[in-house]
Amino acid sequence: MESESTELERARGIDGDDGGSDATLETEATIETAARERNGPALAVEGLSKTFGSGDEAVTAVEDVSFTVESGEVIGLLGPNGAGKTTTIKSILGLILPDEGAVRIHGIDVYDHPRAAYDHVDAMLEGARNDYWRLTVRENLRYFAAIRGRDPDALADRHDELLERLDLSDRADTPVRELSRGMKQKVSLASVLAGDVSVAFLDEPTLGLDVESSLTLRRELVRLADERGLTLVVSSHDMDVIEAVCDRVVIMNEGRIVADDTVENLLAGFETQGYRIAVRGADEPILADLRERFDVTDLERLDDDRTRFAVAADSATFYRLTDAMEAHGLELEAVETVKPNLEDAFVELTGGSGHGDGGGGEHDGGGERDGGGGRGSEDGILGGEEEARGGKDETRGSDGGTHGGERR
Ligand SMILES: Nc1ncnc2c1ncn2[C@@H]1O[C@H](COP(=O)(O)OP(=O)(O)OP(=O)(O)O)[C@@H](O)[C@H]1O
Repeated sequence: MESESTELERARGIDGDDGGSDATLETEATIETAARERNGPALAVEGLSKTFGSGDEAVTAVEDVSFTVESGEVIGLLGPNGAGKTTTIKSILGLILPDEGAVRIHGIDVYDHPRAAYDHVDAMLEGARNDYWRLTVRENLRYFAAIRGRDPDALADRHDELLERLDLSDRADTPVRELSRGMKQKVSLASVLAGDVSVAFLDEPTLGLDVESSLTLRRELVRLADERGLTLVVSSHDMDVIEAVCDRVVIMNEGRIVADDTVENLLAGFETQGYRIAVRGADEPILADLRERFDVTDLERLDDDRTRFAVAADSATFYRLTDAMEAHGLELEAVETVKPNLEDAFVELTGGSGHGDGGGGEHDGGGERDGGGGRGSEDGILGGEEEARGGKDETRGSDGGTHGGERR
């Protein structure tokens, strides 16, 4: 089996084995210049479909998925487990060959011209090995710039700036293996951005970070997008991160896009909102009646007489609730409106099946990067040492169709 990272590097032409003759390079450069001049979106996905297996075993992972991302835009790609996010991202990155559809980066078809298309793209994928732990932080940045074909010396100032922004400057000369998990996560991000790419895919970028580091990273991602026109596709189970960082979210469910809108619009389109209510005089039978008739949660006895609860209700329902409370002789002590958040919108749009990338064990594994997982040792391109970039799931890598690599 060939590792996914090998495939990606090959798609990018990093191994120098994709026919990169001078003539080809010239053509690719021309393609890129022409495409950029057209000023199209940074990323365009059109009609992407992928079914794994066949017959009774067939699983349609992605069905007719289309979306675009403009330069400098930050979008969140969300969905419950199995929604098709990974398949979509891997198809965009050339790690999976879709059955149908087209992907263009800065107007360049990724399957027709992988070298030119992927020249300015990088990814921090879940569970992937993004850093060499034996190298220092700065050496990692230089290394990843070099394997993208950039001159690390020419990018030295840029690297300094990245380290500064991510609060890593004082660790620049520390081997990555000596850093905390949160810092390693920041180094991974810095490494992805070290080659001065214009489009980056970030899976759980704040995973393992303490609150302060997470806030720094959110702020810097937004700044990088604003100031440098960096285009980001972010996947995270943490809706606060998505809300803080993303201009827009694309929500997938069962292989299809169920929402593609700004966070603001998604929340505005939400009819149901919530209230937090405190009342006096509610006994158990009254509370049972309210619970039966309304969507009451978080019920809490404050003392013998006072009760607080939350209720999901649009305004009409809220008035019915107040009528019911009055009929029960309850005294309304306090009412507070609870605004719907992205989490609420997500649950409603995806049928409440819980969000994807669900943190937990799967991701914890991603933190144990040193010590050579399967992919790194197979890879070879990155020195066969301890880490290599790649996709998240070796088992999927064995899928014949996925890695056929028969790109045109
Ligand atoms: N190589 C494969 N072979 C068979 N089925 C697959 C393969 N890869 C993905 N699938 C299936 O395709 C569907 C979409 O999976 P995908 O990993 O893209 O979803 P996801 O949204 O990334 O989920 P998660 O959040 O769990 O990673 C799932 O039903 C999954 O089991």
